[in-house]
Amino acid sequence: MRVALPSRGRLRDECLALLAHAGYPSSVFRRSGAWATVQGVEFIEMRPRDAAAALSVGQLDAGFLSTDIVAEHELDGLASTPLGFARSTLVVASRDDDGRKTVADLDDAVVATHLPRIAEKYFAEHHVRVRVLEMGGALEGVCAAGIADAIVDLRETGSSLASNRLRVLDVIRPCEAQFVRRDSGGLDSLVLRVEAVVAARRQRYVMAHLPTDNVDELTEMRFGLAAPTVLPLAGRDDMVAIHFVVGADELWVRLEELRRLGATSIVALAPEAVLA
Ligand SMILES: Nc1ncnc2c1ncn2[C@@H]1O[C@H](COP(=O)(O)OP(=O)(O)OP(=O)(O)O)[C@@H](O)[C@H]1O
Ligand SMILES: O=P(O)(O)OC[C@H]1O[C@H](OP(=O)(O)OP(=O)(O)O)[C@H](O)[C@@H]1O
Repeated sequence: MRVALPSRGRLRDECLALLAHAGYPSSVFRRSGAWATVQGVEFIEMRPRDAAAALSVGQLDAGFLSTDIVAEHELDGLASTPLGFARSTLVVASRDDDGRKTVADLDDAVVATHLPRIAEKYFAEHHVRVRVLEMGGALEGVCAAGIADAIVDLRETGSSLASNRLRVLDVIRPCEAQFVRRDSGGLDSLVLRVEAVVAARRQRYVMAHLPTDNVDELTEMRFGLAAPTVLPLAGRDDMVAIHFVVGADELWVRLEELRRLGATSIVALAPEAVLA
């Protein structure tokens, strides 16, 4: 089983942290061109774009890529786990002083991008005729220099667009890191671990003491993976211990609800792994 790992760039550090968390120690990874076999999986360090190309011709079994690179190499049909980091938005942008209001105003325009296939497809779907200019390097300044009329690029904070006096004409899609693989049983263990770590990052484990009379009310609230666990407290009839898992994004609302139910000794922890 051969799996590509980013040898550099924005995806690398978080992918290594994810793998370390999943029990594949990052100390064995040495950057570009290196490979290491860990627990039966051969990890090969390469540029994500090259990994996508190799995956598309069947020379790899899996790779840590991103939504945009997956779409550019038409790998959308493969099994994929969104990883929740390297989040950005793929946008069409043009100069903020060019008078254009929508993508329809780009008819006959030149559009520079690192992602030519996505751009061609997008404009064909929108029935806008453009010439797509594939760029390998930075897109900064190409519109100001008159080399292109617009760009298709990723936006995270928006500071690159702002500093180049560009504004968004349309949003194409949200993007994030993804673990993409061909159907193959040999990766079951890696897939299970990666998904357990990603799920764990989105959840919190909560423990508390609750007045016994309020357990029914807690159960009716139906939060967590399943029904909350209710355990006796030594020498107490009036209180029980409760344990449950809740989405990280709703943690604070749930803790406030718990408090209103009379809960005390509330402890919330980040789990290491969640396999529902
Ligand atoms: N500003 C950003 N914020 C968040 N994610 C980003 C940002 N820029 C890029 N990404 C994501 O990280 C992925 C890898 O980007 P990176 O810049 O490391 O490589 P690249 O430019 O595609 O590769 P190379 O430099 O080897 O051509 C992108 O495909 C994208 O999904
Ligand atoms: O909205 P922002 O936070 O400014 O991020 C967006 C920028 O980040 C990426 O480039 P990167 O910085 O990786 O450099 P690159 O152009 O060399 O890929 C992307 O291509 C944008 O230019």
